[in-house]
Amino acid sequence: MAQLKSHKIDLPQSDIYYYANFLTRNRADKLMQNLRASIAWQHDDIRVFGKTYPQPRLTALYGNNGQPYSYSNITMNPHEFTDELREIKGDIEKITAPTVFTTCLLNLYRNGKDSNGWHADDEASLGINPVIASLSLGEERRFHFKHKDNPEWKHKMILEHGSLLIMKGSTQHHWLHQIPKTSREIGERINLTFRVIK
Ligand SMILES: O=C(O)CCC(=O)C(=O)O
Ligand SMILES: [Fe+2]
Repeated sequence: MAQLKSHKIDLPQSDIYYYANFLTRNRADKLMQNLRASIAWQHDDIRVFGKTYPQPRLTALYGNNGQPYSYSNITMNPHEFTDELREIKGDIEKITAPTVFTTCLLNLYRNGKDSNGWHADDEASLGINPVIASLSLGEERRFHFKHKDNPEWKHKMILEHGSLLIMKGSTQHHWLHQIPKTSREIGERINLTFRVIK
């Protein structure tokens, strides 16, 4: 593999790293195509303040220990990892060692109207100080951080095709993140977040 450059995102009470060129262009293109066609994408409803809405993106859960994942009133049951997901997981674990992931939550943003609202990945099933590795494919999208207590602390970045973002340490304890909607005419983006679910 080519020499991997990482960039530490300089925010207090966090531990976040960005690898712009984690995948070669060619591999990222192929992975985008394959995952678009082969993943069992589902469209769930979410409940917000007692009302039901279609989630503003498609999702899928894959894993190797049968553990379901629950968030925002949704419980997802995992499909067994595909060979392709197992391979990419192995490549990410070369960076995150000794962390070995059990589960991958995939998101498909169909266009600029699809989004992922402010949240922290702080479910009890992820344990304290979870390591979350987030791979981006396809259309670039903006990614925002805001601190839970200090409204002056925020950060905006762009998640590029083939990039990897790693959030670990106390990041989920202190920070929220989102993928905002955009009015730009854009195509699809696939995001994979590898997690450890006990
Ligand atoms: O699409 C992204 O880059 C973020 C996804 C995310 O935050 C999540 O699935 O928890
Ligand atoms: Fe998240």
